Amino acid sequence: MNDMRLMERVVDDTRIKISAKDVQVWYGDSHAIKDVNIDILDKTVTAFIGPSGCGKSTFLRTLNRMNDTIPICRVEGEILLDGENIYDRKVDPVQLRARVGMVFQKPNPFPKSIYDNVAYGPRIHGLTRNKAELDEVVESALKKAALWKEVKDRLTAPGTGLSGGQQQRLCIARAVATSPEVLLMDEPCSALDPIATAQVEELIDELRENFSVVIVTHSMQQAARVSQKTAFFHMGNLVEYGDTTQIFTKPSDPRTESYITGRIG
Ligand SMILES: Nc1ncnc2c1ncn2[C@@H]1O[C@H](COP(=O)(O)OP(=O)(O)OP(=O)(O)O)[C@@H](O)[C@H]1O
Repeated sequence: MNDMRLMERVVDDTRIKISAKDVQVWYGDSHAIKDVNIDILDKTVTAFIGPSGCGKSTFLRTLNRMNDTIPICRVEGEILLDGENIYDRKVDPVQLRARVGMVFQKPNPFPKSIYDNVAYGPRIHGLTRNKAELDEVVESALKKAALWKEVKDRLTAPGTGLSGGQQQRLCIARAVATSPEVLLMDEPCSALDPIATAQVEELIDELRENFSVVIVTHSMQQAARVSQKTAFFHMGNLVEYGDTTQIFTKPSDPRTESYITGRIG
């Protein structure tokens, strides 16, 4: 291994943002996630791939305690965010979700104006002191989500009146407005056409300058395009995790190979 590769690896090891330790998830008696251990890096896009029902979304939701909202769901193990267990009793899930934001499969803007959609998080978390500061946060979030130019003259129009791709970028703006450290994306492009998908993928690449991004995707091409790390799940197990190029060119587990070559899925 040359010096540069060695250096990258050392840097990587110091950039752990989330560390999952022995994570198990049950829905009632059904064991959906089995003993998952993974270190997710800061300022990196990590893709979760695997066949339908393997637990990608379930595991993603453990990372900001979104599973708390499902009564039959039980999570065991630890999820450390910068070393602190997010399942600790003293952690407020609402505050946590400002640090670990989420974008869903289907764009889900609130029935409010474009401005109010983005201002929602900063308002409920009291992140700004006055209207001028809030205006700045809204503008900056819309710029990060590559939507500012398209909406700057109609900030008071309803968010639901935008196109599907614009709505998804609005939801991304809403998520980044609280300056989260991690952004979770559950199949963010599945409801979008190819042009809007390309825009969101480009955006994901830009977001990793500031955030750790974790994306669940059914599209292996998308995982290969946007991520630097890939985790392959199968029947609730994390089968393989590594550099995206390695997972797609030299997987070490036969189940990963079967999936990426289209034999299972
Ligand atoms: N709310 C729920 N209640 C009960 N079981 C659930 C719930 N959500 C998911 N499951 C079950 O947990 C397992 C994992 O589902 P999950 O949605 O996490 O998989 P996935 O890999 O994201 O699937 P897909 O790619 O189809 O979205 C499946 O067996 C699913 O039926």
